[in-house]
Amino acid sequence: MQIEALGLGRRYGRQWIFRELSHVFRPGTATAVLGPNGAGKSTLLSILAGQLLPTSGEVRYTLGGRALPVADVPRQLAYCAPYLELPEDFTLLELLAFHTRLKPLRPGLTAAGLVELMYLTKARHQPIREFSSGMKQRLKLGLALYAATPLLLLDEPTTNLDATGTAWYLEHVARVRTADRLVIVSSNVPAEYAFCEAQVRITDYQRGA
Ligand SMILES: Nc1ncnc2c1ncn2[C@@H]1O[C@H](COP(=O)(O)OP(=O)(O)OP(=O)(O)O)[C@@H](O)[C@H]1O
Repeated sequence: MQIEALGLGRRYGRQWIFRELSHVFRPGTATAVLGPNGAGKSTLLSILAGQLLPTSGEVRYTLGGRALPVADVPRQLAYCAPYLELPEDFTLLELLAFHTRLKPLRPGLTAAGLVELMYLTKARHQPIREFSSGMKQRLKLGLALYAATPLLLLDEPTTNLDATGTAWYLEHVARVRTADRLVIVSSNVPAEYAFCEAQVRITDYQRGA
């Protein structure tokens, strides 16, 4: 998947969050979207995900050499973000059965295999509401990382993770990269985006905004 951002701007009321943001997110690369709290990282990710309209500019998607309409982006997307909720009444295995019908896992990986990769085997019959915040984050990450999608968006991926959890994230984000999968990480924590080859600094698009 390739995404071209062309002169993107987003305004809330009279306030421009960023303006004239242009960048080509190339297939196979990992790009860090950087900026302090409130800079507009999540806003940019929502626009790239096709979930929020820009106030100005446009986003073009290409998959397998063909233009992809924005309406088809959700199917190609795995998204992990602090504001995306998990269905708390499901047990882990129920959630996986439901989720993987919509977002199949990478070929060869079963739900039971993913549970093991996430170190959540003991919790497989437990409702999600009983999970700790770190367990929930590992689950959200596991679902996104191991979905068979050419676009992976990770908003502040180490939220609620301890040092072991962060090491787990770094190991697995490296494992799931492929030649055409596009990875975009929004962050202001160097440890979670050090592997990214490219960077977009939102503050570069705020002068005069
Ligand atoms: N629905 C909304 N209505 C009005 N303002 C909004 C809305 N969503 C976001 N904003 C504002 O847009 C700005 C950017 O928010 P955003 O969440 O994109 O920043 P961020 O860089 O992801 O922040 P953080 O690092 O704190 O998560 C903030 O000033 C926020 O208050």
